[in-house]
Amino acid sequence: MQLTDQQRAVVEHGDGHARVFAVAGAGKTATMVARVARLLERGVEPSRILVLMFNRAAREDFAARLSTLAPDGGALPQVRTFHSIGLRLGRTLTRWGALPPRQLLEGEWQRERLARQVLQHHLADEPEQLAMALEEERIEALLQFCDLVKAECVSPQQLYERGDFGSETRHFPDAFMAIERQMHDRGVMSWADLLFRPLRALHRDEQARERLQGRLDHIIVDEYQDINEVQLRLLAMLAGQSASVMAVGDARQCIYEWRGARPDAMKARFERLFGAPVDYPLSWTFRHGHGLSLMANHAIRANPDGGDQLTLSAPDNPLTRIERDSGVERLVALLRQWQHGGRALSECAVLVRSWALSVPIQLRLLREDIPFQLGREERFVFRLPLVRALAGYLELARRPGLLGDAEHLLLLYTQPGTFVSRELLAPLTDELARRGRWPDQHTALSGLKPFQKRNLKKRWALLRELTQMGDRPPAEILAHVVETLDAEKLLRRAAARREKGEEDVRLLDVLIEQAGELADDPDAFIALLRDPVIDRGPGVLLSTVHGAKGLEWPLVAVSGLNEEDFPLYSRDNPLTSASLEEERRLYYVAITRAREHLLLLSDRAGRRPSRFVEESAWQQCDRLGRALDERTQGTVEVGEPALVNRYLRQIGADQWLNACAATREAMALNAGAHWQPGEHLRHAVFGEGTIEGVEGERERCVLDVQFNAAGRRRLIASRAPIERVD
Ligand SMILES: Nc1ncnc2c1ncn2[C@@H]1O[C@H](COP(=O)(O)OP(=O)(O)OP(=O)(O)O)[C@@H](O)[C@H]1O
Repeated sequence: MQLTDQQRAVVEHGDGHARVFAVAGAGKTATMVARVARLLERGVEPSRILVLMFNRAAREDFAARLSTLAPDGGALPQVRTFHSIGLRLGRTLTRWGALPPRQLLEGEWQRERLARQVLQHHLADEPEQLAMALEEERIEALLQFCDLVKAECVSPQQLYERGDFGSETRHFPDAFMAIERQMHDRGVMSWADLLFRPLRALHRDEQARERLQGRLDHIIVDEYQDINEVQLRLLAMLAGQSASVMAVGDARQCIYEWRGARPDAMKARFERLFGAPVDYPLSWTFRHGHGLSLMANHAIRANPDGGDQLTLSAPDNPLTRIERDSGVERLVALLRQWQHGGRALSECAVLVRSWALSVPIQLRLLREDIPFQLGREERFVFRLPLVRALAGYLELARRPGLLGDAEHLLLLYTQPGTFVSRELLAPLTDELARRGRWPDQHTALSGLKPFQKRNLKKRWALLRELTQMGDRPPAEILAHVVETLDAEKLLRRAAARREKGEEDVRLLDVLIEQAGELADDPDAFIALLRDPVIDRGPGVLLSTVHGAKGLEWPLVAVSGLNEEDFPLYSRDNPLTSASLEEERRLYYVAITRAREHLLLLSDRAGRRPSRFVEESAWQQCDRLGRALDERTQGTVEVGEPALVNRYLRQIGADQWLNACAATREAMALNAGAHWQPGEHLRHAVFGEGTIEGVEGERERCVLDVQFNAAGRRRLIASRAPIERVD
């Protein structure tokens, strides 16, 4: 493989700090390996070079590639993750007497147990708050909070005031301090301490600092855009005055703000820490065709600095087809087509912004018998307690005998949450199952507050009512449960993070929608929720966009491209400019995972398509991609001629293809092509209506519209007197 001029420039960089702005698929790894080889050739000692990778998988991949440089087993530079460098550093500092030893709590359950013990003690006088604080999700959120305090190097109080940590979390800052004291007394530490403790020790101890610094000449850091404050400070500490830092990354792919990453880490923040670096672009992607590169450039340009560097497709890349649809049908058809063409399903991925959005896809793929897997760290939606409980409500309606099953009742009493601990619920559900009626007083209800008793009794009434509803369709039963329990409110209140609450509420909607689709076979729907069959050999991968970071597939579908889903927001949790920018970066990451085929999917009806779809001008870009592939000569009309001409110039195609601003007429025709099912419009004569179907493109685009007052009509979009209604 011949390195490009841009890659070679990085490899040949001399000494001093540098930044490498690498677009997605730019061959960063190949370039960094070549850079290390060049440093070794120049006579730099392997032990004076350190390569820092984002996670273990990336580290192993890099180390394997690096090993080809020394086939005889000669010395090679260290390749580490931040965690592993922290672990080593901690051991060294302990040996030097600069840091007291501590045992790492490796399992999350160990930390959870410790947090529970601390909270029991800390909130002993406030039983209601204690019950809330001990809920699994809130413990998880507390531990995340503790990690973030250390990742951001701020006080717990400062962090708490800065963010929105959801309801019933006021105890977080004090609990942090109490957990810290306990860990100190027990001589244990968390993963976050691996970096945090050595950093603090080095700040404190000048001697240790002097002893550590000066050992490295070159540090190369991959995925620099997602580095957090503690990592940044540790890096500066390791570099000291002697080492040159090379930061490799892409600020447009910074998607870990919730873990403490900041989009300016590669920009002003770098300059403040390391002074003026030499900058190198790696602008050529080896992943996908021009259409998708153009689309990615369009998509990100609305972010500040988003348009500075263009992603350019290398000449031999595959042509990438881009299409857009709504509903799941097209995805199913495409996957079947793919298989018939002799391609493997493992070459395909469906990406979603949040897990709830994968439910319709999971259900549909199960029904179609198309095998799929879920991303590594991700959750299978049917194992979620909420989904299992909803299946349980439906099952109770079909099988009234379950009213005598204490375990089943306990499941229905824990989801949606009742804010009563399992210890108090268990005797109650036992008694209900045994006696079949609400207990008059005594033991089963002891320890419960009057308002808790009221709520639990209300749920019992619902459960009894459900046993009479067996003949109703599942969607109606679910809707009844949700309404009676005021489930949305409960879910929002129970969620330790606001985003999680919104996701649970969305999950409810999606399940009711899906239950409606399977109305004719309620038992099949219940079976699907209770015992879905997955992991049957290699299949399509379903992943969140976060889980797809750094990966690529020949076929990628991005699903759930609706307003409020992607970008993710709600009336209670509106977008800020910072959150919109982060959502846009996530979209950019999502679409740039594809090599040959990208499918953008919105929901079919009633939802507004994501603004990102329109911002990325996918149709124009797809057409331009083909024109470039076929070397069509002439001038094309586009919405963003400056951007497109810059692209054409940079790939050297401006000799034969140019862009000009589309005329108003052409834009109007184009607008015809941009209509989507589910959008609302106003017609000068028929009034307001909703688009139910879109056929054909541009001047041939025909809309099938259900008008509120004038019934159903078919309209030619380019001729009809219509306008969009928000
Ligand atoms: N100069 C080049 N010419 C042709 N192909 C290249 C070149 N550089 C990299 N590639 C190809 O690009 C692909 C990605 O390269 P590599 O694995 O080095 O990068 P990466 O770090 O995994 O990707 P990314 O830049 O997305 O992080 C590989 O298939 C590689 O062969």
